[in-house]
Amino acid sequence: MIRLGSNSPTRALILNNANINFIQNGGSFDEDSIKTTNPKSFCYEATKGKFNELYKKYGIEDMPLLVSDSVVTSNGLLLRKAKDEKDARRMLELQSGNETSVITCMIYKSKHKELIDISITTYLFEKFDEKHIEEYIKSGECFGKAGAIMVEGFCKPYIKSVKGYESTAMGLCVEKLKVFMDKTC
Ligand SMILES: Nc1nc2c(ncn2[C@H]2C[C@H](O)[C@@H](COP(=O)(O)OP(=O)(O)OP(=O)(O)O)O2)c(=O)[nH]1
Repeated sequence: MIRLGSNSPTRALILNNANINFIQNGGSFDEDSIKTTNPKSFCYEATKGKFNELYKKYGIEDMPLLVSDSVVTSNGLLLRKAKDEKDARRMLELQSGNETSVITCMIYKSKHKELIDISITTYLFEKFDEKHIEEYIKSGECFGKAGAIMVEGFCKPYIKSVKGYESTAMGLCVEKLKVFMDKTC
């Protein structure tokens, strides 16, 4: 059993689909406190901030702690979660017909071992259909997701090429997590 230190329904879904037993306790780390706009550094600092908050609160005596953060970068810009419809539209239009990378950092710490991993999945998207963008925004599914994208949903029909795990793009590189958790040492 592990503690998923996250409010994310997607991260819970990823662990459930991987048959990893967990309880979920989200934190309230303020990502706006992070100064850097470098996507990888931001992602690492956000993960570290979430970890420190929840490690202080729960420790790892009774079970390992797992936290994670994901950001998107396209054209060198840092894309976090869309603030409103206008922001979501801006992010989606930037990524339409473009290359975009999802960066996911995770920290897993038990009494015996610790994993700090930064994984990246890069997509080349076809141009998004304008009408589909509006429907997607109206559905509200674009909110609460880094870069306002949903690789297993809205983006799926537009994927021209992909490099990396889909789980990384959804918010938790479960393939690497499982390999690490299965290691005894
Ligand atoms: N379903 C889905 N969710 C995605 C996708 N890409 C990113 N996400 C979600 C995973 C995370 O919940 C969210 C990224 O935001 P954060 O890393 O700040 O996590 P969040 O604030 O949701 O939860 P947490 O900080 O872990 O409590 O976006 C995707 O392609 N599909």
